[in-house]
Amino acid sequence: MATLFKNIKELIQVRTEPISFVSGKAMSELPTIKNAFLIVENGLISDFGTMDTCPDSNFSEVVDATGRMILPSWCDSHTHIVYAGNREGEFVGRIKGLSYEEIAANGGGILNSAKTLQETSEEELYQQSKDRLEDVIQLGTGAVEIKSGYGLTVDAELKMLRVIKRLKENYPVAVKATFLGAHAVPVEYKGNKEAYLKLLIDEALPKITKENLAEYIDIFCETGYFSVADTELILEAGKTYGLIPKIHVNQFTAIGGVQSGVKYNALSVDHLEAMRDEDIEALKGTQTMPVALPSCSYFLSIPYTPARKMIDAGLPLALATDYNPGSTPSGNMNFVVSTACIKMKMAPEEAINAATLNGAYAMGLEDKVGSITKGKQANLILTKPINSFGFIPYSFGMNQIDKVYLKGKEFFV
Ligand SMILES: N=CN[C@@H](CCC(=O)O)C(=O)O
Ligand SMILES: [Zn+2]
Repeated sequence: MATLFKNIKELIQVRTEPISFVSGKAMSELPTIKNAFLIVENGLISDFGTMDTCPDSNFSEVVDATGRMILPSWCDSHTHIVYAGNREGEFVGRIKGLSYEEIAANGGGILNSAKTLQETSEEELYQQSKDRLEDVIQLGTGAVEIKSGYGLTVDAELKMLRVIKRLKENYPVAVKATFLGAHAVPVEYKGNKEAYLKLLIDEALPKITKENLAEYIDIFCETGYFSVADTELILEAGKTYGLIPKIHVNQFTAIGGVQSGVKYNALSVDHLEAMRDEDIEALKGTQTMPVALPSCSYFLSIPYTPARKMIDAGLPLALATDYNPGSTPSGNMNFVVSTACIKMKMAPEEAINAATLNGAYAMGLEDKVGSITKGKQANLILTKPINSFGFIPYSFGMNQIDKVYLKGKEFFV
């Protein structure tokens, strides 16, 4: 049961030796093989090389990729794909002059999505979420992290996490689940944030771990949401249940959450639109992956994560969508890669590394996906005929994907 992809114009992100992530100058190196072949066996990459060394065996399927390129599927390490309804009304409100913060302060924002989700059945939530997952797979995503955080009650948070589990069971895409109960303080706990945090720690966490519903724990560390002390309380509690931290931090203000992430050995710190020099310093030499979410900056018209400054300081960087109903109603990693190049001045090589290898690391999947490496899952993007990989970000808003493969099989809806 082997599939041969032959005559590949360029095989992109080839890592013969396994590598966890790339940082600093190494982010601008994107190893490729021109005029290549790739063999997939039992859903895994088993061999690759130049066409003159292509084995002459019997293959169950042969795909002729003449003129087209193959790269590993996008690794989207930060999403909120499981949500109910939409917030189109708030979008129009912002067009007419309201700010994201003003909308949230008036009961909109995360609380608006939480109300809708609480009133939506688990089955209906699954149906809405699976459509989004299918959409993003067709846009080239082959691994995705999904957060809870629009439930804001123990039952509704569990409902979200069960939907994530069901998606993971029903789709060949790699899925990681994150508990983000501390996304906002629910209306019923207004002025009593401590009691809500206690509910998450004493009631939600034991249930989540008993049902094995999450691997990561997250919190929105931000002025007006949760403080650095709240963050450390939640991360500490998560740690006792074996949950690894991934934090929403420095989206609007820098209040020291990056340092807490480093202190608690967070796998990633995400958003980082407001970065001080000391935040960049804190991340140097750590195992914590900074994650930028350029579609969020685009949609909210807020600053972009200072990628150039961070990479030039030697840091790694991952790129993700942040797909959610409020700040980023889009799960298109192709747009993310383009926007990173256009607005954050990342070179195509850097953006592709950030959206594949480094994204895989940011969800603990670096030994399974994110590069063309023997033994990794054959989650692949086969492009349309293009002349160079830089054409993918260059042709922003367009779709250069011909087919997507998950575990070596073409994905159809
Ligand atoms: N910033 C916090 N949470 C989400 C957006 C939440 C919302 O507006 O629904 C984010 O990552 O952008
Ligand atoms: Zn987010």
